[in-house]
Amino acid sequence: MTRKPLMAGNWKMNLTHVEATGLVQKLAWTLSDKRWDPERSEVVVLPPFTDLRTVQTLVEGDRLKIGYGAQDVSAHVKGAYTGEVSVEMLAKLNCGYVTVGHSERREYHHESDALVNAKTLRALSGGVTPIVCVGEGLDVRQEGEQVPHCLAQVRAALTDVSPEQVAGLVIAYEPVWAIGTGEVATPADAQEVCGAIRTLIGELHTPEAAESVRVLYGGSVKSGSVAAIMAQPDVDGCLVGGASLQVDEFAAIARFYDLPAV
Ligand SMILES: O=C(CO)COP(=O)(O)O
Repeated sequence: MTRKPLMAGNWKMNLTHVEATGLVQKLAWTLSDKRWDPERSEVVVLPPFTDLRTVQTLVEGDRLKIGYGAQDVSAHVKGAYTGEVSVEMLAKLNCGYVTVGHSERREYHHESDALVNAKTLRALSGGVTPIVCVGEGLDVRQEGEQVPHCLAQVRAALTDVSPEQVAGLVIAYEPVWAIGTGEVATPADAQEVCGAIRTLIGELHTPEAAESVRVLYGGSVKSGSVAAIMAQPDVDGCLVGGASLQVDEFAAIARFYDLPAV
């Protein structure tokens, strides 16, 4: 079974809906100018909630071959939860994906493993594919405990998720020390944890789920580092932060298959 590489751009809290229009139009133009092949990589943008309607209008109106999604979803269905956004609201905007458990949400909003699990289940129940984020901080890495740390996060996030659902979802390994620091993990670092995640899925769920689940790497990915990371057998794509706001960089990352793996 071949897993289609996924390049997802997490815009974080950047770009008004006016700026989003410019970026998406320029991205679409650049991808087509550079002859990006949508069969060889799936490209997704993850804008702030306030940009989603705008991005939907552009993607659907111009039949762009890129996908889009959100950066968070409520664990609740609907009702008196001020500031929250439900999976039904995302599904109505045709969002394909939503990140859950990003380290910035875990750190700044105190999201627990249990909440990440509840959000994962809620996203799945609403038909939006979760991109479940895990990753260790610098202290854990320095102790050499990154694999057990990340596997515990995966295990917790996927509690009560069926093997069929696991097969379709996306897990992103994002070491906290590599996010926004310019310090990208080595390809071997990325492979170590991404491979361990796939092995765990095989043990917890089914061999088919392990074969199908896509495992991404995230943390300071740039066009100069993406090809070597993508050459690793268990890395199926990248979750890109800062570089996804630079059209030429992100378009080059989308075309990682044409870049030298140095
Ligand atoms: O957190 C990230 C994507 O979700 C990674 O961000 P950077 O690519 O800016 O390091």
